[in-house]
Parts: sequence; C-alpha cells; structure tokens
Amino acid sequence: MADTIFAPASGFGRAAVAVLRLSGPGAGPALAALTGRPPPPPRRLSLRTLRDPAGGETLDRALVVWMPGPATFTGEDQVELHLHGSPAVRAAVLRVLAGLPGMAAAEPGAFTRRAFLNGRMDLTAVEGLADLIDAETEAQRRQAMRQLDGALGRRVEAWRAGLLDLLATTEAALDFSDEGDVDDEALSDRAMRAAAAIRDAIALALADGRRGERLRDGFVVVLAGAPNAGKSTLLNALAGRDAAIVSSRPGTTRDAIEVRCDLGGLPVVLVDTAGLRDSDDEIEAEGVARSRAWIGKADLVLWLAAPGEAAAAPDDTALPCLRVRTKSDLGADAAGGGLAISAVTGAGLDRLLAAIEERAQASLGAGDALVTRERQRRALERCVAHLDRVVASQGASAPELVAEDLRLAVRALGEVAGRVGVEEVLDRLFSSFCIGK
Ligand SMILES: Nc1nc2c(c(=O)[nH]1)N(C=O)[C@@H](CNc1ccc(C(=O)N[C@@H](CCC(=O)O)C(=O)O)cc1)CN2
Ligand SMILES: Nc1nc2c(ncn2[C@@H]2O[C@H](COP(=O)(O)OP(=O)(O)OP(=O)(O)O)[C@@H](O)[C@H]2O)c(=O)[nH]1
Ligand SMILES: [Mg+2]
Repeated sequence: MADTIFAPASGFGRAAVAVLRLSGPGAGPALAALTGRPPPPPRRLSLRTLRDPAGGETLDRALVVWMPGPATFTGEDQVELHLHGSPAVRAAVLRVLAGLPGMAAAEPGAFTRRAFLNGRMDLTAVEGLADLIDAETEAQRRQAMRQLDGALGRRVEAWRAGLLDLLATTEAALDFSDEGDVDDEALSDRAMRAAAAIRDAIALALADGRRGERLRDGFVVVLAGAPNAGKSTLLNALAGRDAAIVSSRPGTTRDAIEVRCDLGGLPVVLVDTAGLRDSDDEIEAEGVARSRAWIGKADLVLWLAAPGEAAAAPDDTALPCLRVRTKSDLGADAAGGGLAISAVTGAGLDRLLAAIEERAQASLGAGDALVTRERQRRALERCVAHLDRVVASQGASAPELVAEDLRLAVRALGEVAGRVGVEEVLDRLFSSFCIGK
C-alpha cells in the first residue's frame, strides 16, 4: 500500500471548483513539488500557481490548504487543492500527482478508513458518515448526523465502561475469594443490579421497531389492484412525472416501477405493479408474480379499485393496507369504502399523501433512533443475551461463569464500536463509499 493517497473529493463533471485531497506523509512534499514553495500557514486557503515539476508547465492557479497531522480528518498530514472545476484541469493535476513517488489513487472510502484506523472515529461514526453522504431526505440527514456525532458510539462506550467495572469487580472476587476479606454476597448483589440496569438500557434502545434501519431503506408503498384500476396514472401523479406508461388497455404495466420520493422529509419508495389477474400470457403472468412479491415486501399496500369494480382484497389480511377508490371524476361509487381520488382532477391526492406520510412517520420516526444497522442490532442483542445469563444466575453461578459472560458482553459492545472483529465489516462498508471519502 502506498503511504500517501489522493483523489477528487468533489463530484465529477464540470463545476466551479474541484477539490482534490491528499493524505499521508507525502502530502506535504507533493504540495511543495506542485507549488515550488514552502507550505502556506496551516489550515488557511492560500492562492498558489501549480506547475508540473517535470516540465514546469502551469497547470492551474488554485487555492491550496496545508493541514499537518495529527489534528486532521484522517489523523495524517493532509493537503487540499481547490482547482478550477473542469475535467481537464482535474485530470492534468491527477496525472502529475500519480507520477510523484509514494503516491497512489485512493480506493473508495480510503480516507475514512485511515480516520478509523487512526482512532479519529469509531465504526458507528463511520457508518453515520456513510449514511450522511447517502442521505436524500431531512429525516435521513438528521439520523446520520446524530450517528456521526456519536449518539450510539457514546452510549456503547458508557455501557462498555460499566461492564468493564463489573468485570473487574468480579475478577477481584475470583482472585481473593479464599482470603475472606471481600464481601462476596454484597458484591454479587450489587453487580447483578448493575448488570440488569445496563441490560435494560440496551434492550430499551433495541425496542424501537427497527425504525433506524427502516429510515435508511425508505418506506415501501406498493400500488396494487386489478388491471386498469389506475395504478400507473396515480404513480405518475404522485411522482410528478411520467415514470410509468399509462394506457386504456388492461395489462399495460409488466415490470414493477420504483420511484423514490421525499414525503415531509421521509424517504418513501412508491412501487407501481402489474394489475393482478390470471393470465395465459407468459410475460403478464410473470409481471403478476412480481406484483405479489412486492406486495409481500410492502410497508403499505394501496389497494386501488376503479368505479364499479369490487374493491380489491388482499389475500393476506395482516398486510398493512389502505383502500383507494380511483377515478372519482367519473362519478361517485355506490360500492364506497376507502379513500376516493382522481388522478385526473387531483381530488383526494392531498389526503392520500397525508395518509401515507402519517404511516411512514409512525414506522420510520424522525431520525431519533440509536440503532441504524442490522450489524449493530445483532451485536447489541448478543450483549443482552450474555447479560441475561449474568442476571438470571442471581449470583448462584460460579464467578468464573459470570466473568466469562461479562467478557463476552463487553466484546459484543466492542464490535459495535469496531474495536474487535471488524476487518470484513470494514471492507464491505468502505466499498460502498465514494472515491475521495
Ligand atoms: N474542504 C473540505 N470540506 C469538508 C471536509 C474536508 O475534508 N474538506 N470534510 C471531510 O470529511 C467535512 C468536514 N469534516 C471534517 C472533520 C474533521 C476535520 C479536522 O481537521 N479535524 C481535526 C481538527 C478539528 C478542529 O480544527 O477543531 C481534528 O479532529 O483533530 C476536518 C473536516 C465536510 N467538509
Ligand atoms: N377519468 C379518469 N381516468 C383515469 C384515472 N386514472 C386512470 N385513468 C385511466 O384509466 C386507464 C388505465 O390507467 P392506468 O394507470 O394505465 O391503469 P393501471 O392500473 O396502471 O393498469 P395496468 O397497468 O394495466 O394494471 C387509462 O386510460 C387512464 O387514463 C382517473 O383518475 N380518472
Ligand atoms: Mg399500469
């Protein structure tokens, strides 16, 4: 691995300014090679002419920043080059950087990986940063920001410190158990109460209806019903664009069409599906099978029925669903029931959106969950299981066994923070980052 990495940190394509960042011991020498001058004062944007050290050709007149480690994002020496944002300027400077000794183009997430390895952030903060970069809605941004800020990391550290205390006490009891100067009974009683308190606190954080994980994925709303019910028309009306083909022929939609949207700051995925009916047409039958699969995965199913049609009924009554009567502009439907809408006049759409938002809100929360990933949840559940055994023993277990469960509980918390057993997690996480992060 090269000591020093570099990458574009801003988006690709034409822009006013393009930022390149460098990290590692070669960052300072690279800046010196490009500017032919000593570094500017730390952490101050300074105007410099950048030249190709090989031929002396001027590459750009740019703002540069020198940030000596360890008080940097990565913990290493860092440099930023704020270039004119054309693809050609950026490419020229990147080419020169690649030719300098000890420099290598950064892999996705390489800067953050260094920040993590240098102890600048724990794993929950890294996950928060990944989510912050991917955040599309206000609630996602809020949750990611809290995670990056250490909302979960700090709690986990506090729980871990508490358990380490307990472990020390228990181990002391082990060491001195034959010396008779430690009050075993009182000690174990206190230890049990402390273990139970930490277990309860973790269990409380876990009892959140998985809203943190759900908020990352989005709330899935599936539009279902008979052919021609008006599903695709409604999707287009809600999305505000022609995402799906609409026609008067029943059986128009075959593939499910997903549209991500922002509903009051919450991420909602609307899915238009093929109309449900038995069909001899092989392609349509496959479309209907896909519709059913989507219905099974939905957080909310909108059952659409046009006037005169029997209201579509879910096979599975446990499905969270909302009945919608479409095409209300064609006249009131005596069959009634459900929310009346018209995608043509727009009648009822506000109420429909409000109903979806209300359910999304109940399911996702507003970004206040502590647990945001399955990975964190599993490790916390393991921790609770070990603490359950400690508490259930009520001091009856041998101190050796209590100590072992405490050690495993501590280890599980260490995994949440990324102190132990993280190599594979890191590789997966960082490969989802963008270049330059
Ligand atoms: N130009 C630019 N903008 C950016 C970043 C960057 O790297 N460059 N960031 C990159 O992600 C984010 C800001 N995050 C940062 C986090 C920590 C430090 C840092 O230097 N921390 C030091 C010093 C802190 C201080 O001065 O108070 C430290 O923690 O020791 C810098 C940026 C968003 N905007
Ligand atoms: N008058 C009126 N016509 C509508 C409304 N919504 C849809 N339509 C018409 O109903 C027909 C079917 O609409 P689609 O949106 O394609 O129906 P669908 O449920 O997607 O149908 P499939 O994809 O075949 O399952 C089209 O001719 C639409 O123009 C509405 O609110 N009012
Ligand atoms: Mg359709």
